[in-house]
Amino acid sequence: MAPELVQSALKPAGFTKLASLPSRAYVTFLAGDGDYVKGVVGLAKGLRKVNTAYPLIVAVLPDVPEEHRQILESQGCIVREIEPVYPPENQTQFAMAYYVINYSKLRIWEFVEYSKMIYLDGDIQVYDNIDHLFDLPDGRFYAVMDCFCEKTWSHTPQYKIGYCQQCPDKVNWPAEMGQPPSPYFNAGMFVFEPSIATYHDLLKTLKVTPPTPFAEQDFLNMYFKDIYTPIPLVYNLVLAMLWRHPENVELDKVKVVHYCAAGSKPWRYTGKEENMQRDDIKMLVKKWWDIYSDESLDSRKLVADSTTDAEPVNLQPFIAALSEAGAVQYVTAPSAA
Ligand SMILES: O=c1ccn([C@@H]2O[C@H](COP(=O)(O)OP(=O)(O)O[C@H]3O[C@H](CO)[C@H](O)[C@H](O)[C@H]3O)[C@@H](O)[C@H]2O)c(=O)[nH]1
Ligand SMILES: O[C@H]1[C@H](O)[C@@H](O)[C@H](O)[C@@H](O)[C@H]1O
Ligand SMILES: [Mn+2]
Repeated sequence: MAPELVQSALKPAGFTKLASLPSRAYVTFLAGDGDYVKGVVGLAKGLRKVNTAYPLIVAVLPDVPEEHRQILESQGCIVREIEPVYPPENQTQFAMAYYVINYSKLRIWEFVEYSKMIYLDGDIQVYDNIDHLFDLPDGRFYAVMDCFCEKTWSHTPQYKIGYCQQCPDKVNWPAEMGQPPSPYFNAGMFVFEPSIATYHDLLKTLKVTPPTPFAEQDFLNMYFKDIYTPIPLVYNLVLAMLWRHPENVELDKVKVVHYCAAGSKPWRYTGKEENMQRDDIKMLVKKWWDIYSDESLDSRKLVADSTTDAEPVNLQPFIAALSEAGAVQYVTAPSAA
């Protein structure tokens, strides 16, 4: 059969419609040769467990070792190297010294082969499918509002007077301090639209913006202030919410957990830091480990022809069904990895 006939014979009805579907993906960020790679592996497995329809892209800095990149690829992630982004020099004390590398996250606006993406930190786990967030109307920036009550916020006026946007009525914003701060999101999770124009503008604006304690989180809050639309906290539970604002949390409804509180990263958990002996924290750390250690969630890439870029497909059920029917004899192909 001529190639074009094969093609059209294979073309399913409605192909044109399929081809024009917007392209979507999750994206995370990885820097260095440390243990955050475990977080990303956990995230990849968590997304698989909730049957997401979309891939996970890992934007890696050049200092991520080849071995870690291979682990990620073997877990079905798409690894994309990005160049670091440095903020202009000044004397800023970051809330955590390493936050300076997080400016490099701005490179993900360059991933324009995707029309919409959901960014997730490597210390996030997804416990329920959140693919529906891709259907939110375009033109906005979606993220969950942060909490100002932890010590990392002690440099701010809101921390000093005990004001938090999570409970704005508890301590009112004093009139003599001017306007209360605009809604402020945690930048560990957000829904955004890659765009080259926005990407260039972000980098241009950064050049004239002095760094501040929460690095790119502060910067993104400033940059997207006018289009920021808060989404419910079930999409990014910042763990401190459990002891700072328990009245706002319905833990059994939470879909996405952000292990950002001091001492809560599951792969480093010792239980020694403040609040880390709480039952809810211990339960959430165990929940993360259950996914990380579940071998049935490892990517089962059955690569018949390693020279193609075909989507990994799990052929096991078909092979099992066919062998049961006695239709085929097959030999297991050697692993491509
Ligand atoms: O050595 C590191 C440090 C960080 N990361 C990546 O950078 C992300 C952000 O770092 P943290 O998760 O440790 O940061 P926090 O959650 O405490 O910080 C919050 O504030 C930061 C300010 O820079 C960022 O905005 C971050 O996304 C937001 O969740 C990590 O998840 C991970 O994906 C690495 O890969 N390697
Ligand atoms: O990005 C930071 C970080 O995640 C801190 O751990 C938390 O205290 C903050 O609320 C948040 O803004
Ligand atoms: Mn984080």
